[in-house]
Amino acid sequence: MHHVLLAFGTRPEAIKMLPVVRALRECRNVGVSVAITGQHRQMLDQVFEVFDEKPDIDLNLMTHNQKLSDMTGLIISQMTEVLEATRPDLVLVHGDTTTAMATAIASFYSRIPIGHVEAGLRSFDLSHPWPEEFNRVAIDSVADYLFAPTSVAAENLDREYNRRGRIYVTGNTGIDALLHVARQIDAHEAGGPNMMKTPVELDPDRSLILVTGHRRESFGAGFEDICTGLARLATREDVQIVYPVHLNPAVRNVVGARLSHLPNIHLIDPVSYVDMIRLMKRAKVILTDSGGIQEEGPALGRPVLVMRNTTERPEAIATGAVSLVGTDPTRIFNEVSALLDDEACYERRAKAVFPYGDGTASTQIAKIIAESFSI
Ligand SMILES: CC(=O)N[C@H]1[C@@H](OP(=O)(O)OP(=O)(O)OC[C@H]2O[C@@H](n3ccc(=O)[nH]c3=O)[C@H](O)[C@@H]2O)O[C@H](CO)[C@@H](O)[C@@H]1O
Repeated sequence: MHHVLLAFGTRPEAIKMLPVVRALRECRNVGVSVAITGQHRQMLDQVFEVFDEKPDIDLNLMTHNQKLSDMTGLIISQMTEVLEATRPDLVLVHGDTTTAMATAIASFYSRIPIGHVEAGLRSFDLSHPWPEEFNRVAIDSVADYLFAPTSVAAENLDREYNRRGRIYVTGNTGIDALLHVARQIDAHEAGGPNMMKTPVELDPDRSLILVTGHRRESFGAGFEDICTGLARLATREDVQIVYPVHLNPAVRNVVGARLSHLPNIHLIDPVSYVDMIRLMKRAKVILTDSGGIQEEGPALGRPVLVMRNTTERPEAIATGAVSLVGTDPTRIFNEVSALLDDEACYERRAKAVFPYGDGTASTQIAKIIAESFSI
C-alpha cells in the first residue's frame, strides 16, 4: 500500500481536492490522508461536509491578521514535522495558495515526491494575482507530477526551463466538484417548491447580479472603484445585486461602508458551496475576481465578467463566456448593462461550455497515481 498525503488550507482548495480524495480512496493500492493548515478555518468545514470527508491532521495555524511571511514560515516548519512523522510516498497540493507553496517546499526539503493539481496556470505577471502567480511558478518547479487542467496550462509548463516533473492534462477537478453538487441540487429540488432556494430572498422581477471580490492586489483603490461601479449598477431598477463578502477586513470594511445602505444590494456573509452554486444557477450575470468562478460560470451557462486586468484562465475567454473588465467603475457598469440590455449578445455568451474538463479530472489523476505506484 502506498500513502498519498493531500495538504490544503483554503475553501477553494478543499472544493477542488476533495473529489481527488474520493477518487484515490477507490484505488486499492493507495492509502489516503488529508492534512489541513486551517488557512480559511471558518469556510473549510462545510466543504468537508458536502463531500462527506474529514481531515486526518488539522494544524490549525491561522491567527488573526497573520502576515504572509509568518504563515509561510509556520506552514513549512509544521508541515515538515508531519512529513517526517508520516513519510508519505507522495504529497499532493493544489493551485496557488500559501499553503500549497509552503507545503511543496516542505516536501522538497524532506525529499518526498510532490504532485501539483491545477499545474501550469500563468498570468505571466508576478503582481497579478499577488502572491499567487509566484506560488504557481515555485510549486511547478519542484513538482514531480504536474496535473495540468488544460493543454494551454500544459504548454506553459512545457516552456519552463526549470521544470523537472512529468505533465498530464486531466481537466480541472473543480468541474468534478461542481457537477457532483449541481446533480445533488437538481435531484433534491427538481420540480419542488425549493427549486431555486437561495440564501437571500430574491425579487423574481429583477435580474440577479452575483458578485464576489477579494483579491489582495485590488485592496485599496481597486475596491473603492469596484464599489463605485456596483453602486452605479444599483441605480438600475431592473437589477438586484447579491455580494457574499469575504471575511478579510480589508474587503469587509470598504464594501460595508460604501454599499450597505443601498436597497437593492444584499451584502451577505460568505455562503456555503452548495448555496453558491444555487446563486450562480439563479444569476443572470456574475461579476468576480475569483479563479474558480471563472471556471464554474461557463459550465453553468452564466456569463462571467472578471474584475481583473489579467487572467491565468484564457480558455473560457476564448469561448466568449468570460471577459476581463478590470476595476474601472464605468467599464463595470457598461459591460454589465450591455449584457442586460442586448438579448442577442447575452444569448451568445450564456451557453454552457466546458473548456476546463468534463468532470472526470479526479478519476484521471487517481488512475495516473495508482498506476505509477504499481510500476
Ligand atoms: C485567482 C486565483 O489566484 N485563484 C486561486 C484561488 O482560488 P479562487 O480565486 O477560486 O478562490 P475563491 O475564494 O474565489 O473561491 C472560489 C470557490 O469558492 C466558492 N465560493 C465562493 C464564495 C462563497 O461565498 N462561497 C463559495 O463556496 C466558489 O463557488 C468557488 O468554487 O485558489 C485556488 C485553489 O488553489 C486556485 O484554484 C485559484 O487559481
